[in-house]
Amino acid sequence: MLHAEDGARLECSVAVERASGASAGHGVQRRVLRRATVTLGRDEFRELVLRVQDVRGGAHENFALRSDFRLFMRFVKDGKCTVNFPQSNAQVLISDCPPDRLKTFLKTLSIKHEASRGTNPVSERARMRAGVPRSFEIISPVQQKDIQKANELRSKVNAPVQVKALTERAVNRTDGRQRVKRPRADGDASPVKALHPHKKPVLTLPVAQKLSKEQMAVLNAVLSGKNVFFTGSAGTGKSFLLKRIVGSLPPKSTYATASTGVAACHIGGTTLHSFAGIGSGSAPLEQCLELAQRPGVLQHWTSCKHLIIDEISMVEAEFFDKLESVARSIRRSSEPFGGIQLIVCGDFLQLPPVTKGKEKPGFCFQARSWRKCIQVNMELTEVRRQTDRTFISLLQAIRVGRVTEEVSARLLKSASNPIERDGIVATRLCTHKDDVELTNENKLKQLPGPLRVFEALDSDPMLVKTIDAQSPAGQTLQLKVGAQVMLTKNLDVHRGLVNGARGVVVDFLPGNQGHDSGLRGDLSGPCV
Ligand SMILES: Nc1ncnc2c1ncn2[C@@H]1O[C@H](COP(=O)(O)OP(=O)(O)OP(=O)(O)O)[C@@H](O)[C@H]1O
Repeated sequence: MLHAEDGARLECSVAVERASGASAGHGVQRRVLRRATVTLGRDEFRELVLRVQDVRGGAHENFALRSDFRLFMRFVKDGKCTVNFPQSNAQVLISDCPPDRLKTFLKTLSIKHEASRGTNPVSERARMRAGVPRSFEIISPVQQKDIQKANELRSKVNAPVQVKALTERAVNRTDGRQRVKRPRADGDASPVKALHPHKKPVLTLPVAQKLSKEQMAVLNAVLSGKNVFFTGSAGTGKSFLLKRIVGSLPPKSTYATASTGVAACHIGGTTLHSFAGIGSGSAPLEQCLELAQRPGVLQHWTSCKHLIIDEISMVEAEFFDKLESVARSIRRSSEPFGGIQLIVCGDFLQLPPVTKGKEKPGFCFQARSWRKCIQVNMELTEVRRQTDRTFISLLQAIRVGRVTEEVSARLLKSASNPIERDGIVATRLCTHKDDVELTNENKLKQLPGPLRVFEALDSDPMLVKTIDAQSPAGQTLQLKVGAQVMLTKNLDVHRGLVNGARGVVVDFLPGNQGHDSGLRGDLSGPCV
């Protein structure tokens, strides 16, 4: 069972629009509430009502949720939705709402609305006659019986229409005209029906996968506004929890980032570098501030209230300190990180920061500003990825560098296990570039079919040497159908085309037809 608070109340931005004339064409009055509560409840006649009120109090507005209201839910994952009330020529536009809360709220609304269909609405006349004092009661939590009732009513709507019988009746008319009576398109109007005109899906209890106790403790610390760092070994659900955290915070002021493109892609965010816009951060502070004030970047810094950073172990200490200074300067605040709430996650026993040259990278927890920025440190201890206890303890031993002979023997035994998905084989990690090249050459030679060679076209011949030295991709690229490939650049994080994304060549197409079609990838669906 859900708690009423979970499904019946939202905190978000609201705009209430009313058509000022009898028809919608006569101009619109708009009232904007930057922080509002939207509550689902029942009035004195037990009818469903949506109540909108400024969080600071003041007058509220009630909207009756009768059968003609419409829900527009296309942008729910961005924390937005519109409820349209044709009878009163009004609509309530909800925005900047934590997406997970909005989903639960709308599910509660759908179930309660469906379950109360069939009860006749009380007319305005009857309301006035009754003389009952106005009241508003927050909706009770969704229960199994609500869902059952809603689904029973839905199954009636889903039942096939007896068109044949009607047709026969029409044919038997005495006037001989073939008029077939059709079921009325608006006969059983329902907002949910409008979204699914053919068949309504079965409603279920709005319960997402449950967080463990320790995951819940982290979420609560985040929701209380604290700057949190949480860690845990591989598979303890750090990214899973981060996604839940992203869904629980207001989208306009929340930025989900990670140190690498692949990690950013997992939580539906961007890289920390692209959020910050200060390049590698190695330039002097003045220069970084200039970079951070460019249009498009400045807005990140000024609108951000909650900054999420995944895979923090790969963020370098000096870069973190630079970000912290930039945040304070740009936001003109002396608070740590300019008052931005930090939600930081990662495992310092996994990958370290990448640095150029020979200097030893500093871990983020060694940054000068780390201690003043992070208020709470938490650890997830329960591994959720595997249930095989032996394998888990083996991984834990490697994590802390205790690789005994027994551990090595067990690992070597698994070396020949086949690992493949959609033709993409497991990535082999090497310690040196030469080994990488040798392995790739050998694998390519083993493949049948002709070899295709692609030469890079460099517009500035003077810079070719530098580009070749800096770029992870060489001047020539040799491929065959069946070759395993990996992207070495973040092309489009949202589509999964990130540094490290894997694929396999399935075909070569001539000219510009080749764009986006010749590779199969494992991160962005069947074709990239
Ligand atoms: N509360 C939960 N309920 C159900 N499944 C969960 C839960 N928490 C985590 N998982 C699952 O456990 C697996 C590992 O989670 P996740 O990838 O978030 O771990 P991680 O700590 O980020 O790992 P890594 O450090 O390797 O990136 C995933 O398949 C995830 O869906």
